[in-house]
Amino acid sequence: MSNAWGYGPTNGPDTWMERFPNAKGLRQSPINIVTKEAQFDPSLKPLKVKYDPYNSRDILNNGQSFQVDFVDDTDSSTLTGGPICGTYRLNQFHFHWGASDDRGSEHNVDGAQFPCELHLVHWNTKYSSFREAADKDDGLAVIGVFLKIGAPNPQLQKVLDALDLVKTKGKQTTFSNFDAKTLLPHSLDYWTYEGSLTTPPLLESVTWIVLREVISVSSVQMAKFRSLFFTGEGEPQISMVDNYRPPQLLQGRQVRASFQ
Ligand SMILES: CCOC(=O)CCc1ccc(S(N)(=O)=O)cc1
Ligand SMILES: [Zn+2]
Repeated sequence: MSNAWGYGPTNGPDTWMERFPNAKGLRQSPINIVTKEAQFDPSLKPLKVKYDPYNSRDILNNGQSFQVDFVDDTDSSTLTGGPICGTYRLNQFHFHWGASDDRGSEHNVDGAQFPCELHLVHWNTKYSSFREAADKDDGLAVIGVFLKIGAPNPQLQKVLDALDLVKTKGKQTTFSNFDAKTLLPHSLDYWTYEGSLTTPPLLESVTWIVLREVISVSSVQMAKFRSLFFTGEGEPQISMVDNYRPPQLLQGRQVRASFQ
């Protein structure tokens, strides 16, 4: 069986540097955001998020998380403004979560972890595709949103209701007419820094945009995330939990804040 990367004791984040040398790079993600060291930058613009539900296409269990993929052959679902220049198209969103409510997010805030973190992945349209953009310094922009235990989230529930059809690795099903904007909090205040993909190939191509305001998720909803499996149909079942990389060294990078 191929020793593909994962989150287990023999293929988890501490082993990734063996096959993915970017792991030792100087702009790795995630990080611990120390709020008192994040400097307000008045030149940062507000985020402009324009998502068209018509672009949502399918939901896939990729063996590391599950993702909702979007049709990205036009500028109908885009991110502009904020710390980025130009237009970035929404390609997919996915999540990272823990085996229990005390852990699961990739970014930490003042050393605290959340039970789950949403990533909305966008690519720079100065390049011809996600794949071409993925290894460029300014190729990708990812919005990170923390999920905090509280009231059930009805918008998130629409995504969770589809998980019964993608329980095992490789399962995919149609997921149309979903408005990803309904997963965002009211405030788009953010921290931003230059980082990387948080999974192999760990490419250092991501402008991270981590929202200060959280969205809610109930403990029952978190149990639904944990009902997925890393493994494929017919294989010994391994629950899809703790699919997060721990914080990496800041290496002198500045984290900026869009708010005072
Ligand atoms: C070149 C192919 O690369 C990929 O497919 C990377 C997909 C990928 C997209 C986003 C992220 S995250 N957690 O940093 O938002 C990780 C991996
Ligand atoms: Zn991610």
